[in-house]
Amino acid sequence: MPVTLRGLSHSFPGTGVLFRGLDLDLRAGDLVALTGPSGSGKSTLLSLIARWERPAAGTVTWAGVTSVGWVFQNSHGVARRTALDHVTLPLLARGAGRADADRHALAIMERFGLAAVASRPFAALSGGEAQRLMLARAVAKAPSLLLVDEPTAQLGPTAAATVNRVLGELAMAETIVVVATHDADTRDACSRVVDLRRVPA
Ligand SMILES: Nc1ncnc2c1ncn2[C@@H]1O[C@H](COP(=O)(O)OP(=O)(O)OP(=O)(O)O)[C@@H](O)[C@H]1O
Repeated sequence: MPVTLRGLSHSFPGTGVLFRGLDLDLRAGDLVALTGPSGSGKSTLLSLIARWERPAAGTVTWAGVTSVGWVFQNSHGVARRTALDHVTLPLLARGAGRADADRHALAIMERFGLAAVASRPFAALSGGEAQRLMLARAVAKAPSLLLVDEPTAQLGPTAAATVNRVLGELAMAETIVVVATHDADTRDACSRVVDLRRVPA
């Protein structure tokens, strides 16, 4: 299930060219970091890959992509629902029975170091726990394409370290994962790096 970018260029009024002639091949199983200075176009490139935004020039082609997931900088959850509910819900939506969904959700949460907080309400989670829960929920959704925007930007160093520790776990056989980041540790958790400062502008 590849995503293919060819000759991609983009600008907004007032930004000048953010990137020009970008070619990129993304395959299922990839865990790709997008790096570059603030304003270099990392979030914009995520939107282009998601086909939310149309490129000024070039093409974004999807082959077999059926679902797209996003994890944003800010964690959004339902305050009174348990952490476990947040991961179980997408499994129920995909057709699992309640017991299977809970079991599978707990297994995912264990991978993300969240088993101990599974029964805690979302509102009682720390920033790092909530951000890891968003990643665990995204894994439960098993999208074809998962876009993650600055997962450690709002976190202190300890919480960021725990998020970076589990980011490598995001690589999934059936999913392309693209992570926009400033954080060198997040970059190092990914298996490929696309540095927008090196794309000729
Ligand atoms: N919808 C828009 N209209 C006009 N300008 C925009 C729009 N979206 C982004 N920009 C501008 O495009 C440039 C790239 O923004 P983008 O958010 O993609 O950069 P980034 O590399 O993700 O930055 P940061 O690391 O600070 O999040 C910025 O100058 C931004 O102000």
